[in-house]
Amino acid sequence: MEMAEQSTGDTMEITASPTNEILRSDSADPVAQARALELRRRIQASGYMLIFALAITGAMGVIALMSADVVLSATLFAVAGIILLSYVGVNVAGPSRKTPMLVGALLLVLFFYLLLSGGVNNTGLMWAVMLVPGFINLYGYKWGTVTLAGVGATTGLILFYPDFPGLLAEYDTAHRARFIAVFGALTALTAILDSSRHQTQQMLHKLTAELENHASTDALTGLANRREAYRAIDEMERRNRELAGRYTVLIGDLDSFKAINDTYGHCFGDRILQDVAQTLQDNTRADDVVARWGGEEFLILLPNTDVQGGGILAEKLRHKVEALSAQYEEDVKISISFGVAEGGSNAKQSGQSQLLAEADSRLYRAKDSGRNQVITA
Ligand SMILES: Nc1nc2c(ncn2[C@@H]2O[C@H](COP(=O)(O)OP(=O)(O)OP(=O)(O)O)[C@@H](O)[C@H]2O)c(=O)[nH]1
Repeated sequence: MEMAEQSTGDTMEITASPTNEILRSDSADPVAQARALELRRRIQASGYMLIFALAITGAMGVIALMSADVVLSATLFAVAGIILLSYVGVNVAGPSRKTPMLVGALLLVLFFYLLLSGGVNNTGLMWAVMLVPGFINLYGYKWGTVTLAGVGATTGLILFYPDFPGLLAEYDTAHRARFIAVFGALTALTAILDSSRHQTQQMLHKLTAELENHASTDALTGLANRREAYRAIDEMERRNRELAGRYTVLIGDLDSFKAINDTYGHCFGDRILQDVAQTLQDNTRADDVVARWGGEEFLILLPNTDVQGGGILAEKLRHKVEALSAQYEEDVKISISFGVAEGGSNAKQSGQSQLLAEADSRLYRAKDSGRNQVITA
């Protein structure tokens, strides 16, 4: 297990997760996908910044060489070499959550060197403006602003402390004061822009999660809907193909529900559907998927279960649903019929539609044989 940083846009939350899990966007959860995308964006930004820093340092090295400033040119080429090695290292090792940290540290070292030495033609201070979009991009607006405030304060100290040790460059007072003002304003503006981008992104995450929830949930019962049930069966089929496992599907249909609706009204029918849904949910395991398959039909997907196990559960559920009748003032008789079929490597049929057709035909045999029963073969 590796400590993973879950990017939330402005902070990096540290949680335990398998290596690079957060970087994968093949998760079905759209919010996880968006987070993985955000982290990938930051890692990508780190790569661009390394290329940019390499180009600037190399170009300054060449200019220093042409001006016969051998020490400055050698230092800049050495820094360019380190940046190049980091870039190659990052690409060879693959994307890592530590990349933004490494790039940030390199940029800081480069900047403070340029600030103190003056760089080429005393332009060292100017490069600080590049740190602003860079750090906000790398660390998000909160930690980016905190880091930039630290950089600004340290730079201010170096510039205004009388005879700061190591400061070889000479910047006039107006230049220093303008720098502090521009750096502060640029940091504030970039942070505000990134914070509104972050808020929009958070809103999109929330809306996406809500939409995903609406698209996969049945409004009346709160169970998974038919679309979600299909997705769950597909997923189960895929997993069982890999693991050569087995699973079972129950299709349950309330008996003579039309008569209940006709006698007691649609609202009462809805209440029964909700209570049956709750009963099915309460009497199955957390791994099982209980879905509303259609009007008064339910589908239950049981992982790692054979048809005998599925039959036993269906019997238990049938009893529980029957027992619901006693809880209403109305003299109503509720019952459910089940068709049970096994999928996976041992199954006779192959494919989702055949499995469902088998469960369905058994359900209809249960109906034809008098209802309120379970058929498994
Ligand atoms: N109250 C309510 N009724 C629904 C809902 N969805 C489907 N129904 C009703 O469920 C009834 C199903 O009737 P049928 O398909 O004839 O089946 P049945 O009366 O249960 O008879 P068997 O299945 O043969 O036992 C219909 O009257 C539908 O209107 C719903 O969301 N709420």
